[in-house]
Amino acid sequence: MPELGPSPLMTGGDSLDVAAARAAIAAAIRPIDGRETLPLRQALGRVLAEDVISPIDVPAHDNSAMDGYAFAGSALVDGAETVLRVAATVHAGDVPTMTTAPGDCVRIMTGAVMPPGLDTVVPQELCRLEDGRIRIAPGTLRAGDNRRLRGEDLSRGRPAVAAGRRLRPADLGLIASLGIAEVAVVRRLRVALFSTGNELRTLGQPLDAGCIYDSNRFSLMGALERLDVEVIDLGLVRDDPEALAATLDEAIARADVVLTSGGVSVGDADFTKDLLARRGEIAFWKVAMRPGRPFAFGPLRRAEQADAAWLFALPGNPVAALVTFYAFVRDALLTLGGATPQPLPVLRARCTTPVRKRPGRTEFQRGIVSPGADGRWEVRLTGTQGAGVLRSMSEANALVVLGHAQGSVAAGDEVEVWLFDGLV
Ligand SMILES: Nc1nc2c(c(=O)[nH]1)N[C@H]1C(S)=C(S)[C@@H](COP(=O)(O)OP(=O)(O)OC[C@H]3O[C@@H](n4cnc5c(N)ncnc54)[C@H](O)[C@@H]3O)O[C@H]1N2
Ligand code: MOO
Ligand SMILES: [Mg+2]
Repeated sequence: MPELGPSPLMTGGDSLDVAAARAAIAAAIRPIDGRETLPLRQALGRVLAEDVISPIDVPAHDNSAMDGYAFAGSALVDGAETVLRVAATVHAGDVPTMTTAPGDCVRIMTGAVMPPGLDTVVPQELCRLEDGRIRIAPGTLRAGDNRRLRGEDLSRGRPAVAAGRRLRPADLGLIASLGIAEVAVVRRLRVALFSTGNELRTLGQPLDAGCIYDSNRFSLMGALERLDVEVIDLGLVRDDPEALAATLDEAIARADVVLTSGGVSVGDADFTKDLLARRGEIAFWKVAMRPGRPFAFGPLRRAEQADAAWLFALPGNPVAALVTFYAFVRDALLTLGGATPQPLPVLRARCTTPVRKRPGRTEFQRGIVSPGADGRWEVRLTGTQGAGVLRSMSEANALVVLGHAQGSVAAGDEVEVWLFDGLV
């Protein structure tokens, strides 16, 4: 069973700050074991389990970057026109073996291998062709121009893509350029997800009086799918200890991570935490943040297994659930899944909306970042910022993060912004 280290368990009125909560999670978790080999075509978004080492030089030959004429750069004369006779032609895919006499050049296409002894290419639009000769005006180019060198992209034996990389389109292309058809990736992290609450109804059900539709499962499922994890959707669970216990036990048995929303606060029907406490060393935190104050994290014992499933229990309020996901869960899932940490990009922007805030907690407001009239980043808040106002999150392209010690923000003040990237 993994140790949580010095217990961040909060029992009294104390709150943990956001940085301490993130640090406690990071200190507790380790990447999962297990890998699989996949055809390159199926590896987009997956985490590379070992470095890809280049078995070849890329490109394999010096070659032309332009359609034009190849020649020896030593033929260029300072301050004078260079005149060369076109002696042969090389297409991409040819293997030129010809030797070229001084004063000769070779018609060459982009990507064609440079003929022996030639190191410079003049693009056809920078010279004049007359009677089988080209004329290059003085000062047009220098020796070595428009030639791509063997191994300039990657040399043999060099790491091309490092383990821990979530493979992006350019990575797939780079690996393909090495002739590698399969890659070893970390197996997908399995995340079990359920929502709790008697008031919740699922899509397709009538909305009974006093009820709301379960939105958290959809936003969280989307957030999980962006991280390329395997989602085990355990649906809706009523605030009933037996139903919760059964779902929790199924989640623990099947998943590496259990992600819940609702029932972690202090209401009479907030049972989840007692059940959790009996199954692991769960820390119930009051995090000094808004939204997202109640949050639970820790290892859940698995019957007859040495390892544990990690629990992340998010608050029920829909914005709080997503904000705590991005503040704590996202980076943790990437780490558990073997990926090199990839926090949301942070930038500073001028806030055009005044914000009232008291020091002593971190606030995650939702905003829209865009370039201002002077070209510098600006951010404006997306209207009402209540923890249940999901529209504020849906319209946003960033979180405005007002730090623990920060007070109110006046219009025009600079603030920290976490930009939503392709994984949000
Ligand atoms: N006396 C106190 N009351 C509350 C505190 C507190 O510290 N003292 N904290 C408040 C904060 S902050 C939050 S956030 C909520 C968190 O409560 P729970 O995690 O126990 O969640 P619930 O009580 O089950 O639900 C809260 C709220 O969110 C709605 N909800 C829940 N699940 C979903 C879902 N899947 N889809 C859409 N909406 C959902 C639920 O109906 C409630 O309105 O506690 C505060 N109270
Ligand atoms: O987490 Mo609660 O949503 O701060 O209101
Ligand atoms: Mg509650």
